[in-house]
Amino acid sequence: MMLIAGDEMEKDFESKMRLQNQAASGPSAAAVERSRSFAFRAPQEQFSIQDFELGKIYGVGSYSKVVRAKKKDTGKVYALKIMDKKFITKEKKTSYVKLERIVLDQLDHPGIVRLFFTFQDNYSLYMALESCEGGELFDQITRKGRLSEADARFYAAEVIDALEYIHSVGLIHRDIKPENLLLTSDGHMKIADFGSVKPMKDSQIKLLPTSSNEKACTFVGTAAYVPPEVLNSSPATFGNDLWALGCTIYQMLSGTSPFKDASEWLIFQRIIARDLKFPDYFSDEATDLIDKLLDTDPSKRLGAGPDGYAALKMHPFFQGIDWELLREQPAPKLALDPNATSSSDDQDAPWSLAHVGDGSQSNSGADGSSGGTSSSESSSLSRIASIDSFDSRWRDFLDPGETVVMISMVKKIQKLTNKKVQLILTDKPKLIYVDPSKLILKGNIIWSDNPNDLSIQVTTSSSFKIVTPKKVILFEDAKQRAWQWKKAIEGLQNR
Ligand SMILES: Nc1ncnc2c1ncn2[C@@H]1O[C@H](COP(=O)(O)OP(=O)(O)OP(=O)(O)O)[C@@H](O)[C@H]1O
Repeated sequence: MMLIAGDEMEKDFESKMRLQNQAASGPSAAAVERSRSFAFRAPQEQFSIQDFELGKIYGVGSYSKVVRAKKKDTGKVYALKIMDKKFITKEKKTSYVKLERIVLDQLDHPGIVRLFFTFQDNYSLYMALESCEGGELFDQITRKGRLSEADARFYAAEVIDALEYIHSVGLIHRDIKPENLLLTSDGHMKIADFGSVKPMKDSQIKLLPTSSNEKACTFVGTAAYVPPEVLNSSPATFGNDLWALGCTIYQMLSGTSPFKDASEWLIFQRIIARDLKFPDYFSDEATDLIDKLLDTDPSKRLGAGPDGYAALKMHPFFQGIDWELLREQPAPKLALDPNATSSSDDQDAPWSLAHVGDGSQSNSGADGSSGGTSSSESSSLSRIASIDSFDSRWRDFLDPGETVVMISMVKKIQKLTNKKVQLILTDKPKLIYVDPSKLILKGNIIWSDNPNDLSIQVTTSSSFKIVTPKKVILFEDAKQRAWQWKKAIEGLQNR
């Protein structure tokens, strides 16, 4: 049986958990509290990917894919976060994965995405998360252009309610932004993505011995939402999240982040200079709230002072909010994806599983090796990516057996007009873009493994150029995945 680094990672994880338990069994009250349990609330199950019917892709992160998955026996729907073990090890993301797993396991709040269980196979780690069918707040802002103050107030209140809890257990999230604020089908907010979380010294959250140190000096977060003190290498504080909250409220009300600019460097200059302008249509209350959250002194930000969250919740912008009954209130109406197919079967359509996980469906050998499929030979990149092929909208653009490595809705920037296109990279390799509403092929970028004939230049975290001898095409990925596109294309050129 092939033993890959990811298995070592999981074993290492388990042995450290045991170590932690033993170390925690001393006489002090805190130790007793720690030793009482280190059984995960979300258990490590013996499931396999074949136990699930996979549906649409919810999203792609820098080291994972999140897919809608219905457990066949119970009919329960999860958001299955699938991480390729080899990729995680190669990209040195193990500490992020471990931290997210252990932190999510212990968090218990209606405003935080719940982790139900985990499992693994030879190639992948799987986290079964609470499914947020309403998608990202980011998409709501994009679809609506900007949100009304009433809607922004409600979402901001739900984020504050969850942030108060996160801070009360001694954690700083460090990546609050509209892409990480997910909505349930009834429109309520859940904070997701705990891979960048920073536990404070007195955090109530139990950790692995190395988790916090490994990441102590790492720059995390997203350029547009980073507070000025982080750019000056000051230690992380709860104020980091309050700054990001201010940026997020600004973005909800205006449609763009407050320090948006053409490059990361320019964004950082604007943050440091606090170059902040409020649109005329912001109410005085909204302007005042954002102004107080975007204080350059982290300890003076509203919510960080001696009155803590009470001061934030009492701000006039939140007048009329019933903080106790937030989750019982009707949430803002969701704007639906105009490009989504209307039928609900698309969400539940069973996928072929030949290329997912260890691909062993019914013909796997006793040693766990797969028989009959190409998955045992295929690269880990295409294995995890293959799940995209079954998003039925794009199936017509693929040959049988061809799988998608990366896919994004991007803007193709042209002189006169910008066009929204679905950019698709497959394992063939093939690089095409498709008109998402008419579902017709708009372009095929001729593939070459030679970077002189095909290269990708990242200009900012959200824009990149695909350069061939014949033409240069400029794309904008609003979700800031320019570097991921570069990596994916170069990964296939060097396969
Ligand atoms: N529980 C969930 N329900 C529905 N969609 C989800 C869920 N969790 C994540 N997603 C979607 O999947 C995308 C990728 O999530 P993931 O947590 O892997 O990456 P990320 O943290 O957003 O990206 P990165 O790791 O690069 O910061 C998210 O942006 C979101 O759109």
